Amino acid sequence: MVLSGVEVAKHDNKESCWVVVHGKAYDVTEFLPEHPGGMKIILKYAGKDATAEFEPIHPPDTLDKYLDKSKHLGVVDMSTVSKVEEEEDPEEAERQKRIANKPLLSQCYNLLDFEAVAKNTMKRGAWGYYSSAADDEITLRENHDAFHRIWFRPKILVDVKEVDFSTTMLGTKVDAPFYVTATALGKLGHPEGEVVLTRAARKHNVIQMIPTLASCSFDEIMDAAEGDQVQWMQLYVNQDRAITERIVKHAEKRGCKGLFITVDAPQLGRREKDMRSKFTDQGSDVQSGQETDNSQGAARAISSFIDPSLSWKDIPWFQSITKMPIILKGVQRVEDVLKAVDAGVQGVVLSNHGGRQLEFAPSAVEVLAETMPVLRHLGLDSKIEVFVDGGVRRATDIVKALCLGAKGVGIGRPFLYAMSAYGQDGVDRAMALLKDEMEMNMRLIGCTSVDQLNPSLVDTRNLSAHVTPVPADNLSRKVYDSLATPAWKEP
Ligand SMILES: Cc1cc2c(cc1C)[n+](S(=O)(=O)[O-])c1c(=O)[nH]c(=O)nc-1n2C[C@H](O)[C@H](O)[C@H](O)COP(=O)(O)O
Repeated sequence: MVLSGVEVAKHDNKESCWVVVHGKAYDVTEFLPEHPGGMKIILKYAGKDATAEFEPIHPPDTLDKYLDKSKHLGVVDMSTVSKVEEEEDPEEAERQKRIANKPLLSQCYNLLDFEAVAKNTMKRGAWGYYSSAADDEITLRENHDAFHRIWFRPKILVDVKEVDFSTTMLGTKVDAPFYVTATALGKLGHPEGEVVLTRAARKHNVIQMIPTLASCSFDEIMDAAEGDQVQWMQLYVNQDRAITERIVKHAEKRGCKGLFITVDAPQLGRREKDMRSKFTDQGSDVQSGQETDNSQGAARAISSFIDPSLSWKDIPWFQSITKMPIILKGVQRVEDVLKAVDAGVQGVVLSNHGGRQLEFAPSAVEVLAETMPVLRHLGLDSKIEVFVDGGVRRATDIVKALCLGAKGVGIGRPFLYAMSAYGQDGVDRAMALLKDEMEMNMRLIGCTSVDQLNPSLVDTRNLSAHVTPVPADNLSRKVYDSLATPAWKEP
């Protein structure tokens, strides 16, 4: 029996709340107080078609996975369903003009070009979510700036005719020492979402890390891989460990070759650009029925399941439920790298989550420079693979990280921006540009393979000098007379 929109429209309140998603009706009345994004955002679509709002934030199998079958009401005659009248976005017409006039893809010459185009063409909420970082975004900027405090010490007169920058990561041979790191909500940037990154990763034979909070379902992303394409799984640990166990075992069964447990987000950071967006124009908080702070944005809407009690004592449990290599993503000090070695995990990602978590967390490359000499001194550098991510925008950043001992480098926003601005072709070009830069930089530093990259090729003396310019001496500058009167008088 096909439901009519008139019938659905009668259930438009807290007492009886039905929504339509992908042409089917669902009774979400009992779910309302549990929705991570609060009640109000669902009530806005009560009795109506919620697909457009639902799609970018939730994997397609969300309702099948998390809503009891008894609440699945069946197919709806969509011709009779009322649409939510979205308020006219005054700047949408301007945005469409900017999209129509955006630069040709061939005019993008580096990763930051994609950022510039994405900033001009993405919807405000999507740009806000991707570009956002914590508090004043100082760590976000430090991630990129830190690389600029490292200088090369290149070798000359080396035969660099043949350069090969391929490498292995967790035993997988890859064509370049970078991977697509986990970034949530791919459909905010592109209607196809994370599978766009999957296809580009396959074309360039680099690894994709699948985010827990992807817009696409996990299986969609795995299914988009081809042949022996390798993918890793990024895990936010759920307070309900049974859900986590199910996700981990399924990932292993599907062939994931690495479990990256995110350890720097017991609570998601305060990302103010995201908070200003109107993703979750929401009502009461799912936990207590209180008014959720409206300024929580998408991050809050999707992350209340994350377990803040996660600790070192959980590592043996993970080792008991999977044979996948376990890597801790978001390690930020050498003492924890040593603990990770003791815990018997196979790797760490030195990372501050792209500056989206703790403000004034150090850049990954600075922690790397501190960590590797300690591991080498203790003879532990072959015991664990050390990756870094955050602020990587040039191949010189990648080469510096590898000189300091990183096994590989994760890249987040640049590939999101390339996807958002130019789709699959954008990500493809971004990866190709990085590979071109890699080849050139390897040649110019005097190396023909990544195993030749070593600390003697970089000068890090200034890396830990977080110099803040002395405040300008404004007053004396004002009165300073640069045309000094000569001591003697002209004859
Ligand atoms: C840009 C971005 C990063 C996210 C990200 C979403 C976006 C839009 N999300 S988040 O919503 O929860 O913060 C994740 C995530 O799902 N899980 C995770 O481990 N890291 C997440 N990260 C961090 C990411 O994995 C890298 O650490 C970070 O992107 C590296 O910095 P760059 O963006 O400068 O390359």
